[in-house]
Amino acid sequence: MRAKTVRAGRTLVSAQQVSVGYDGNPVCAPATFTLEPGQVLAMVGINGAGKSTLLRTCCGMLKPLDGRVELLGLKPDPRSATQRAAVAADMGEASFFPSLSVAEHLRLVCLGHRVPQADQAVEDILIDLDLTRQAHALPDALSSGQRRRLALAAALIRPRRLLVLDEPEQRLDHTTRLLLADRLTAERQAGGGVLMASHDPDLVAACATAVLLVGSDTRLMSVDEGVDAIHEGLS
Ligand SMILES: Nc1ncnc2c1ncn2[C@@H]1O[C@H](COP(=O)(O)OP(=O)(O)OP(=O)(O)O)[C@@H](O)[C@H]1O
Repeated sequence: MRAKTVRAGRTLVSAQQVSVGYDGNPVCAPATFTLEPGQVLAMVGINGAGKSTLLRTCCGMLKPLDGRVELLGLKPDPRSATQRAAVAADMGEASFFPSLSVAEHLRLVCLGHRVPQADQAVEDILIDLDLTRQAHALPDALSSGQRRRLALAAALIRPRRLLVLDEPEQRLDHTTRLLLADRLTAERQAGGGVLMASHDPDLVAACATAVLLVGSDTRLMSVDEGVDAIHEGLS
């Protein structure tokens, strides 16, 4: 699979002592990290550790309780045109138009993000994510794994500098997980950045460049340490 063109440049995400949570109550210890172009940062941690909350805060869907977070050098704001053009996010809760087919959803994304040669791009991503046979299917005729693949396809078909993925491995079969690992590796090799939460040690080992263990002692670690943390049940 081919990665979309991404411009080299400034820090994609910068978090300094960022505390995240709800109603003023932090859900984990503060996080400090940066994500540069060409890097894949995997957030790992047990259920309820705060990974999704941290991802949402990095995207501006939640305000930090304390500390500072910047996305592309700016305060995160999911409504900003700059952020929407640069950040492709799949937070695992995609919803679909009930009367648009798989291919029509992807064409709509291409239209919204001015993807050139959209028909070819749709054909390519359908092949990449093994959705060709479902191209004309409506969302309610898809399996849960096929819906996940459509959500991933919608993120991968559009131009971007940063991919934000919340447990992208969920509901994917083994072959598609391997393909996802290849795709994320290609993303960083092409100069893109990936910020993701994951429970999958194989995915983290295959494509991450660093790991953030999220929890009562949120801290950066190497990929090997992160994979061990998952196996040891810290994640
Ligand atoms: N909208 C919300 N309002 C209040 N508390 C919330 C909300 N969403 C999540 N939480 C709580 O915040 C904590 C962290 O949840 P979060 O979804 O960030 O964890 P996670 O690390 O992504 O977990 P998992 O691995 O299970 O997906 C949990 O205790 C959860 O119950």
